[in-house]
Amino acid sequence: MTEQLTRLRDEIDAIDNELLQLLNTRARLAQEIGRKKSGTAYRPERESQIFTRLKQLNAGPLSHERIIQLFTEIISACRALEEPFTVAYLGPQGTFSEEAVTKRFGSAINTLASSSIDDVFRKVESGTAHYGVVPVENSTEGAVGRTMDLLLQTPLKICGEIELSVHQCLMAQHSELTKIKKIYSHPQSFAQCQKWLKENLPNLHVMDRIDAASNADAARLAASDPHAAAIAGKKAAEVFGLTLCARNIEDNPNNTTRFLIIGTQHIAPSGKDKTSLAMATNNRPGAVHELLAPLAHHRVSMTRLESRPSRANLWDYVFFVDIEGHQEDEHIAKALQALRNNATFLKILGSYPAA
Ligand SMILES: C=C(O[C@@H]1C=C(C(=O)O)C=C[C@H]1O)C(=O)O
Repeated sequence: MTEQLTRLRDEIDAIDNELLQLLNTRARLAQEIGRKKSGTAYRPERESQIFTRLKQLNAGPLSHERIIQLFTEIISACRALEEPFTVAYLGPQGTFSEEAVTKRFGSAINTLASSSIDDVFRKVESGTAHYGVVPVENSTEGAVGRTMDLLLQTPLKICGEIELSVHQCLMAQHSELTKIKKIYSHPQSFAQCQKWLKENLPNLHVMDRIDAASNADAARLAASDPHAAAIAGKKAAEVFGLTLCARNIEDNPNNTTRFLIIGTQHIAPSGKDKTSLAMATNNRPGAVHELLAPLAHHRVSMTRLESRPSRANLWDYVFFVDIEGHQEDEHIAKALQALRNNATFLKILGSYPAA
């Protein structure tokens, strides 16, 4: 080893020693905060402010994304010293929902794979889990109806949102594509990877594509068959010990799924928040326009508007509206009061830091 290399490695060792001390000092401070504050350890508004500040300060060469990933793990470890908690998600293990959980909470938490979206809500409502993570919309597939219906009924609040780029990978026991005779995946994932399959595995017939209940299930099936591969997220390859044969094989690289964090906690303003509402009005001409007019009047930006059948009466609709701002912000509070006067029904689903 050259002298120069040794010197550089000595420098890294010295920095690691400093980092080690600083990390433990940070952890002790988090423990002290944990003893002094009342209520739960997890404060998404504070974590969001930390990330915003770090992104402003970061001069590279590490990307903003890497910095956020590293600090998510640091915060996760500090938080766990204050109070360990459990997050339920739409399972099985290895799904994109699990990837979303790790992206936001880091790995120092307990996770609980649940069999359905209903089951995630039930686990949080009964106190079996402190928070739940459920998909709410996908940039190509649209809204997840079951999540929206359950938001109407539940006493739980939306505590946060997570945006996840959905990257599909081809995985198998080995990386020899010529040995692959069949592919397992969820129908939606097959649909998202048509072009890649045609170009890279032209000899595989449509009949060799076998639908699975979830991507994670597809990976589980491929793990027991050397002639099979699966299309799933990279987390599934980790869970089932598979080799990644190809990454990012989706036709649309911007495919994103938005997840919601649900819980019992009221989230304080972070300075960059969203508020989600569900509303209904009379079924007459101009009613929706009138209903939403206070938002324009109070200069509130709407980031999402979605309608769902109300299930109570035929052709009655519930409108799901996301707005920029927190319900405690003055102009939002005024707009909400005006909306309440116009609507036949209004439920504030939660205010939380914008992703
Ligand atoms: C330390 C705190 O508790 C948790 C841990 C945080 C951290 O490690 O920085 C930030 C917010 C909380 O989720 C706090 O509330 O400040």
